[in-house]
Amino acid sequence: MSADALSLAVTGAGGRMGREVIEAAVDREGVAVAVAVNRTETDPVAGVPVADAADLDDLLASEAPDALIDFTGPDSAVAYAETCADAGVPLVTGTTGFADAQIDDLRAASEAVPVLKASNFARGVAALRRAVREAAAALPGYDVELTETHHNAKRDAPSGTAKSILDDVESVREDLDERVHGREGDAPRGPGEVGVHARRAGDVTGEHEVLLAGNRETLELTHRAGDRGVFAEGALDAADWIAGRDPGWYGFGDVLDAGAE
Ligand SMILES: NC(=O)C1=CN([C@@H]2O[C@H](COP(=O)(O)OP(=O)(O)OC[C@H]3O[C@@H](n4cnc5c(N)ncnc54)[C@H](OP(=O)(O)O)[C@@H]3O)[C@@H](O)[C@H]2O)C=CC1
Ligand SMILES: O=C(O)C1=N[C@H](C(=O)O)C[C@H](O)C1
Repeated sequence: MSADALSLAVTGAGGRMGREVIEAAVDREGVAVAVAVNRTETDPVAGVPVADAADLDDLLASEAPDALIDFTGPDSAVAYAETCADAGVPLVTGTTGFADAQIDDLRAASEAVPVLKASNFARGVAALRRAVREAAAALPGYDVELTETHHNAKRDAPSGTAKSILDDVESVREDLDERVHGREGDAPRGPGEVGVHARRAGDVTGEHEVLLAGNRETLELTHRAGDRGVFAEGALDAADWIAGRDPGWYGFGDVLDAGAE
């Protein structure tokens, strides 16, 4: 590994995404995982030893990685953001399910270090979101419903990606201002509704479908993630992009825009 390799810290190293990120980093030329931590004791991942998350502050001080990648839970992500801010380490977080006050905490950390938060690191989802904005704006008055499907161990619902897509729809369709989570009983559709449906089943990696319907026609826009490697690769691209940046609040779109220049 060369002296100017991208040096990473990874939290949640024992989780589904933490493992995926470490495996992708080990496979990628010019990237080294200097720090990997998990809350509970964890065997090495892809040959990378996993330390106790309680030691993260000491490890960031001694290893000074270029960026930390976090896929954990909202409480830990906020705590790790504060640790990054204290240590001067840029943060990339893909964690979802934050409360508004926790987003404020992440934004506070971004005053000290660069923080990049993305609900989905798949490039196809970035394209889906652009397509949804365009379609929703081009089809005024059409009904919009969103369905997301994930594995049976996912905690937050609806998914972070679903919420981002709903923000996108509402940004171009001011008439749609009521998110209705499932329907039951006597529940006719109101004019301002966007129906939101969260399915949890088996080992589905992640699917998002937006249905637009009106004027005797329907349009369906769907993204399906084939495996978690697609998210891990995007997170590594984000870490590469954020290293050495000024403090601030960034999104995955900034990474993709830079690639398009
Ligand atoms: N932005 C994106 O592209 C993607 C985002 N995600 C998001 O990433 C997050 C993690 O997903 P996934 O890897 O599937 O989840 P897992 O449950 O497989 O892993 C979660 C990891 O976070 C750790 N963790 C959870 N809570 C805490 C806590 N309070 N303190 C310290 N560590 C904690 C767990 O540690 P322990 O092992 O000790 O429990 C575990 O290592 C979710 O929010 C998910 O929605 C997922 C995929 C893609
Ligand atoms: O928990 C997951 O698995 C995923 N979470 C993200 C989300 O909540 O949108 C992204 C992806 O869909 C997988």
